[in-house]
Amino acid sequence: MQCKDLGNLPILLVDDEAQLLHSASLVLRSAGFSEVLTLDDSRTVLPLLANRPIGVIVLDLTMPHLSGRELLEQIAVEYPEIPLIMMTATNDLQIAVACMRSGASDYLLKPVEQNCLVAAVRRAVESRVLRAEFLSLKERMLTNSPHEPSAFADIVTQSPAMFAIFRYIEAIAASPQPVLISGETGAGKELIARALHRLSGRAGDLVAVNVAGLDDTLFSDTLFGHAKGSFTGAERARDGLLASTGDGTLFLDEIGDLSIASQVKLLRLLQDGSFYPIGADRPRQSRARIIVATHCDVRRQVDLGSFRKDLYFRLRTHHIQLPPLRERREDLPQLTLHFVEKAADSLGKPALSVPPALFQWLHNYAFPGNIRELEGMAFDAVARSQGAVLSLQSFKEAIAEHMPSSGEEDLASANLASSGNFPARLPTLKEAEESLISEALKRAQGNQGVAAGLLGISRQALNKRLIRRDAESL
Ligand SMILES: Nc1ncnc2c1ncn2[C@@H]1O[C@H](COP(=O)(O)OP(=O)(O)OP(=O)(O)O)[C@@H](O)[C@H]1O
Repeated sequence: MQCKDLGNLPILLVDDEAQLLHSASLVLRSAGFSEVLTLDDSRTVLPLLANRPIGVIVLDLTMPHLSGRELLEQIAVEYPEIPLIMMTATNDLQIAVACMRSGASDYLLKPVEQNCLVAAVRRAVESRVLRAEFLSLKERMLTNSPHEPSAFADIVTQSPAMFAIFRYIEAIAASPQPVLISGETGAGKELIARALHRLSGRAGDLVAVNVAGLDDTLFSDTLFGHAKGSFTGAERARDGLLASTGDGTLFLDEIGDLSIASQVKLLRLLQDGSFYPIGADRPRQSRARIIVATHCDVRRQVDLGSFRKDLYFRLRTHHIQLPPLRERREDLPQLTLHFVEKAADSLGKPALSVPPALFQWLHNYAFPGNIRELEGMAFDAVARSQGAVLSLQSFKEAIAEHMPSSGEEDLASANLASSGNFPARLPTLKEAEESLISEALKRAQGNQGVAAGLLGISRQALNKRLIRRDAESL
């Protein structure tokens, strides 16, 4: 069973008082728990558990035939994964402690207040889902590559950091909990959200909304919709995007720009799935999964008071921190070739060859706009190219704009010299060549064409050196 389905399992109430069973079941159903089972004879609990899965059990302590305490001990041994909430009429600390020691996850005093019952059951469901997710995550993280690479087909990468993110995504994909994706602009946050949605197996689509610049009214209207006549011009009721998302995923981009009033509404939605269309006096329920993204440092915004702490902690139940392109430079050659090919294709141009010197320049550039910036440069370069070789003009201009003092040809050597990182004994030229070639091949994942590009020599020249090296080592 997937982790998200654990949250939909029935809640079982066991008590010998029929009236209590009836009212507690009504309370839980109106709080959104769709399936609530009741049993007034404790002897029928174990046979039921043997026949169908149960999410959470709420158990009275004092019952005829088989006491709640005896039942608790048996269930805790045979079904340790099911959270048990005990109810008792006596406010006896020792009994409460004994129940918790025997495996109960919570303890409620009768008469049980409606809010306390709902909150305890909700906590128990969440803790069960989170525990299952943790176990699944642990299992996934122990393996190296994604189990379903096709879900990540749009994401070009050979970075170990990105592969670790893929494995994390696979572990949390089925969870109903929110996900926070942070990373610099253009780093690929939306692509990650789409892969997450694809793997979640959810029935609906991913609906993306950029919330930057939406004031609270526009935010509410866009997401929650409005009732007829709720404001001037609202001649008809309108469903918001949440309603049309259904069981799918709602992707809220630029969440760091959300107003405080909208943050309160988002928190309510995340806590119990409820929302109010503008002008409506009854809440509606949503089943959508929420993924949010931001390029801001939300932790810092919390410290500055512009982002609610409770919302931040709720959002970061699952957190993906996407590294900027300059921290995964090993992806540069593959991404560049990918975008050049894509651009040539969409502009109806024949395949272009890429001058090897390009990779060396790119390697020394910081890419403040990340992958989107590289994509833009590649498209512009392809558009400007006249012959069969890629024009480097747009790359030169963009790089020079950000690094005006460095001569284009000397970017790599300027960096090396200014770093002053030479060892006390200078390597011989042969040693330096040897280690440069090994490093280039490593970064290019063994691809000789790409490695030659990184070294600024032709593929044939690299090949000659490799043959000579192999002959010398014989
Ligand atoms: N690893 C990748 N492989 C291929 N294309 C990528 C990759 N990462 C990002 N892109 C492309 O780069 C562009 C920017 O990606 P995306 O919109 O996902 O970034 P973002 O982080 O959501 O940006 P923003 O912060 O501006 O919302 C898109 O065209 C996307 O397809």
